[in-house]
Amino acid sequence: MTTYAIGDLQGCHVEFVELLERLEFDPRRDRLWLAGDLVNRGPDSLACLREVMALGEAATTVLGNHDLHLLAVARGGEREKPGDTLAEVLEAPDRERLLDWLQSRPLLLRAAGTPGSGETVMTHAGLPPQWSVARAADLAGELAATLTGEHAGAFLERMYGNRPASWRDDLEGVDRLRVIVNTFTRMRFIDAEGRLDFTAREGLDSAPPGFAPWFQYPRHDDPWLLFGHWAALQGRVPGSRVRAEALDTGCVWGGRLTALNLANGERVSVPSRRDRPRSPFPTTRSSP
Ligand SMILES: Nc1ncnc2c1ncn2[C@@H]1O[C@H](COP(=O)(O)OP(=O)(O)OP(=O)(O)OP(=O)(O)OC[C@H]2O[C@@H](n3cnc4c(N)ncnc43)[C@H](O)[C@@H]2O)[C@@H](O)[C@H]1O
Repeated sequence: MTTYAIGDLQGCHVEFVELLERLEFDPRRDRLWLAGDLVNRGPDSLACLREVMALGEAATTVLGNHDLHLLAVARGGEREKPGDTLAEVLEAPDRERLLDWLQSRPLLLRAAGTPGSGETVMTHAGLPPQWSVARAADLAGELAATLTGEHAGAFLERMYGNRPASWRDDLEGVDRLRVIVNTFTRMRFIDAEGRLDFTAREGLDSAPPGFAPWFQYPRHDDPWLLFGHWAALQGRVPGSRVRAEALDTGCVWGGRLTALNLANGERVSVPSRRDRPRSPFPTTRSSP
């Protein structure tokens, strides 16, 4: 059995199928960990959802900010935004089944490491240094319980927002859940106190003064951290002080879709198959 971690699909279904073929992925034998953001901005969100769901136990995904955006639009009264490509999901005959499935996905995946190495942990955006893996798993569980509980709709209506910008143990209610959501699904740059920045979304040189990528802060433990979300990193983690793997190589932006073999650390990627005139970015990372 081989387990592969794959970055943000964002509706890139053709590339997803091509990548699985390149991997010779066999759902009877192999496993997939997906970094979330299965949907939006790309052309085939509906096909991506159906494909991953159909893989059953062979595939598991964490929730990303675009997945939560879909849920907020469908079930939280949020409006679609310019550039969203969620309509085909929202109008699909099997929409409720797909949304129920998506809403019950976790925020964090973890697996025991090999002897002598730490755990493997996946979240959509990363893991901040102030949260141990155990703490993060508890907080992810709180959010998952809310999303699958009777107050899920009320939470989705109030999920959006950038405040509070940092975690405190005594946060309660929607403030607490919002920091958990924003940390697991939107984090990029943080400051030394763990405050989240929501203004910068491009490369490392877009860091606001006093902020650095979350992976440039040291941790007390040593998990192998798998994350997506940050396409401008192009699969790299410059200056990282933790063991981290950036998996979003910007397929939806005209880059590539990448899989990481968790047994040997090898990456395989396929190029984006669409012309995306909106994408002004170089795609420097090549397939091994
Ligand atoms: N509690 C909550 N509060 C508020 N919102 C919530 C929420 N929960 C969920 N949401 C949702 O999350 C969104 C806000 O999250 P953000 O994380 O602030 O939004 P984003 O930048 O649009 O994220 P995205 O996931 O698209 O990032 P990507 O790297 O692909 O793309 C980012 C940028 O990278 C650039 N880029 C891509 N490839 C690049 C490259 N190779 N080089 C340089 N830049 C590149 C692109 O131009 C793009 O602008 C909201 O719009 C909402 O939908």
